[in-house]
Amino acid sequence: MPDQRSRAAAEQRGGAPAAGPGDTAAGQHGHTAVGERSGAAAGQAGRAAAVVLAGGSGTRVGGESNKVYLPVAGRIMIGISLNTFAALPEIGPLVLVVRAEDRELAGRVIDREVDAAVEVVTGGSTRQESELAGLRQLADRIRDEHIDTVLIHDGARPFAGPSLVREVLRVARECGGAVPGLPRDDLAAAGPGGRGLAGPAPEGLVAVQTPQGFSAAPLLAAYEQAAREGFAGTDTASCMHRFAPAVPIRWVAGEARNFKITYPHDLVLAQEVAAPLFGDHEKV
Ligand SMILES: C[C@](O)(CO)[C@H](O)COP(=O)(O)O
Repeated sequence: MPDQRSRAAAEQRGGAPAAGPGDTAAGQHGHTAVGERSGAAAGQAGRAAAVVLAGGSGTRVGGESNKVYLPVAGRIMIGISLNTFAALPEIGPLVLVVRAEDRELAGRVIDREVDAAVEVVTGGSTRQESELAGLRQLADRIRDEHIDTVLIHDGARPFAGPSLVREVLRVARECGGAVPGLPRDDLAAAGPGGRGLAGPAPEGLVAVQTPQGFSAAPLLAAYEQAAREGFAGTDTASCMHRFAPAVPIRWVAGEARNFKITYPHDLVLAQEVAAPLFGDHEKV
């Protein structure tokens, strides 16, 4: 249940006040995060927003429910992802996009595990629609320029480091768009059953990651136009390429630990990465 603390935290973060009785558009959950926010650069504090996506079914990992609510070393995956942004004073509003049926569960996880106010909105049936829902939640604050940059992140990438997030934000502010990527130099194959072995991966092949960061106003405009034209991209950059080609996008060095948890073996690796970070397994 939203309380005065989460309302104050949202205002402090440059966000909408926490939903009170009768507020229905976006749920607000979470805690204050006062102590960690004093180091923000003057004039930039909280002017960036983060949208974390958890609107898919997330069942390829093998569970019955959405993978982002699975425990990872005693924490819940989506809680870890949200706390990455909650810990950074540069990030103001923090939006989580969920499926309608996950709203209650998401609220419980946030109340229990996330150190900041989170605005929870319901997504759509595609990544594109969920990104748009997150951006629309921020639209007023983008239009009045309280938010200058938005980072969009996969909820299933819980291990993005603070330096990566900061670098994406810095480059997005500098040139308009920033996308993390890791060069791939392992062998590549095409075709079912390993037929059509292609040998070394083509030069320049990059594994794309998130968070992807963009100038807020052109980003919102691109997503609104994409919605009018029925476009569905694979990531934020694909939509920007198509509908905001004048906005330059620069690569940022991705991180090996920032892998996406998609299949059962990713979950095993995630437990190994998270165990030393969170120590015991008491929380869940
Ligand atoms: C954007 C992305 O993380 C790039 O690797 C990836 O495509 C997201 O996939 P999802 O299936 O939309 O989560």
